[in-house]
Amino acid sequence: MTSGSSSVVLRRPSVAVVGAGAIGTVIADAMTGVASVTLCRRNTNHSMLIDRGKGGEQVRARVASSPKSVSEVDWVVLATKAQDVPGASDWLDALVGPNTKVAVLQNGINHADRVSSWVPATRVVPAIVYILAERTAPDLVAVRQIDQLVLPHTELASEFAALFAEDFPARVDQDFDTYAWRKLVMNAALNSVTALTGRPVSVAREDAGRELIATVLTEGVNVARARGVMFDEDEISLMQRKIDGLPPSATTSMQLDRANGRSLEYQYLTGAVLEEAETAGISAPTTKTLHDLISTL
Ligand SMILES: NC(=O)C1=CN([C@@H]2O[C@H](COP(=O)(O)OP(=O)(O)OC[C@H]3O[C@@H](n4cnc5c(N)ncnc54)[C@H](OP(=O)(O)O)[C@@H]3O)[C@@H](O)[C@H]2O)C=CC1
Ligand SMILES: CC(C)(CO)C(=O)C(=O)O
Repeated sequence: MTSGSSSVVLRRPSVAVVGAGAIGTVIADAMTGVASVTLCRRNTNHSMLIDRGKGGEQVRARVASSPKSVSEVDWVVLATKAQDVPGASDWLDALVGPNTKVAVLQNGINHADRVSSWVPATRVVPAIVYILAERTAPDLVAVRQIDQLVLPHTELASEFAALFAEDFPARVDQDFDTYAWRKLVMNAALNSVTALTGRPVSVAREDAGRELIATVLTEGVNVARARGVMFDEDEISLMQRKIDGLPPSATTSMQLDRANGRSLEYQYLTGAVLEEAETAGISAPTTKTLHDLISTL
């Protein structure tokens, strides 16, 4: 910011979104009204399209395809899959300076641990993403539902939320940990079953799929409670209603990764539940079976 005697010029915050996939593309586009946004992708094509139901439109952010072409920014938004963070280290090395803050938009819990080589936890904002989006072609992302981006109730998270246009549903919540665990348990169940069966969300509407998912949800909720998460008594019904609210044709991110031969995020979903179960000294046998099966894919 520079100030003169009669005018104040505000610099737009600089934001680099690392990972030009489904979530990264939606988020980069949603921040361009307020911030100066660069979408960082490893693919060298500079055209990235977003389809909000009316056909592909060019994403409004600048697109960069080499870490050599970027420098330190105010905010990094990390939107790769969790297991791809080490692979994105050249981007993070180039973008993170002594004052850079990092928002981690990924499924799972313990987001700050994933970027601890670059920033202390005090400069990290974890985000729980309730957005349904899908990369339908290498340069095209289709947006199906933008529900909300839930952030912890901190000053830094409020600063991050302010980078979005007013009508974008990014909000802080006192119960962030409950939201994070709810999404973790749902993803551990739904992403695993869709990835293993190769079926979209409709698999959760059928008796066998529904029962399997209910078992994994129950195990996950037990683990969460054993770890001190304050779920309400009817938490499992709430999770089931949320899954029922997804369009039957919707895919999950892990199902798409399996279909496209990419690495799977399972260590951060079923793996995270199992790690927490071990710490709590309880078992989650069906979660373990799904986890072991996925590890063989
Ligand atoms: N999709 C969804 O509806 C939802 C996803 N999530 C979560 O959001 C996170 C992001 O998922 P999603 O957007 O679906 O994933 P995508 O696979 O669509 O996007 C991830 C992007 O990261 C890029 N990437 C991977 N490694 C690197 C690297 N080394 N350098 C640069 N870019 C890299 C990939 O590049 P490339 O294109 O070259 O492969 C890809 O574009 C995950 O944690 C997921 O679980 C949460 C809620 C909903
Ligand atoms: C909620 C769901 C299942 C779809 O957005 C998701 O988080 C994912 O695909 O990873």
